[in-house]
Amino acid sequence: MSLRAHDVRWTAQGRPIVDGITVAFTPGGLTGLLGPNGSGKSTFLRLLAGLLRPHGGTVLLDGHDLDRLPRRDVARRLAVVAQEVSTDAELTVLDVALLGRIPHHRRLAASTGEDDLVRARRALRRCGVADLEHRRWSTLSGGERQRVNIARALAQEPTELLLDEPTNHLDIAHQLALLDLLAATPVTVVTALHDLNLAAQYCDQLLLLHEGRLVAAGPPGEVLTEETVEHVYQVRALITRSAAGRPSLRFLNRAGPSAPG
Ligand SMILES: Nc1ncnc2c1ncn2[C@@H]1O[C@H](COP(=O)(O)OP(=O)(O)OP(=O)(O)O)[C@@H](O)[C@H]1O
Repeated sequence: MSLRAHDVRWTAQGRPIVDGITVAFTPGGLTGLLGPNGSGKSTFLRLLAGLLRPHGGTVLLDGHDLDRLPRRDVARRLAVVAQEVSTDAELTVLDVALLGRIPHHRRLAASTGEDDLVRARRALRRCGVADLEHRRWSTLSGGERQRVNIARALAQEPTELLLDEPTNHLDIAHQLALLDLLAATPVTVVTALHDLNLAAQYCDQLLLLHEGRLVAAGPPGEVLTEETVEHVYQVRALITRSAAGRPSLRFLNRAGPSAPG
């Protein structure tokens, strides 16, 4: 059953930011959350994570209203990789990965055990940053920070993993490595992405948002059509399909009245 949203709404200053989204996430699947800047992706992720409370509708985790579940249970189940993470600059990379283990401690102040170290180091290895474990956070590059944040979320060993544009700052090789990892993990993953081709190549399911509404949902071949891309992004695209039916997009030019002749 995993994670579901039922008619979820969130409003700011009278403006609907997330406007009645209903969706069920495939357990163990990789769902890409697409849409132009300001379409509501981050807000929807924050609602799914329980970081924002819906103004209408419900987020359900195994059929239970997320709002009514104990925070600690939610913290064990859901891991979040936000766009901007403020982390104490003096922490080492290993310290940051160990933060992911806190929800599993019996007492909040409990000290780190050998088992936590093993799990945190395994997560760092999976993200290709094991050799940085003694480095201070303040000395890392943007891409290294991003991978350490993802390692922190994996060290949490969640059942659902929510990520907001995790490929930001990553070079193409690291983008592919990350998406390989997200596609292979048995965790239910929901990730906001801007690269439509990478989303089409890797995701099992895509959700396309436009002005807070879900305008298309389903396998990449159904969601990414020349019509939906032009409607939502005002960009013309030529779409070809692989033998497996996965779309590949080549962008032509901006559509609409301001497009050059
Ligand atoms: N607390 C708030 N108060 C007012 N407006 C808000 C608030 N939070 C979000 N918004 C607005 O809601 C809209 C959706 O924002 P959100 O960050 O969810 O979009 P996004 O799809 O993640 O965008 P991007 O691709 O640029 O990251 C934006 O217009 C944003 O300015």
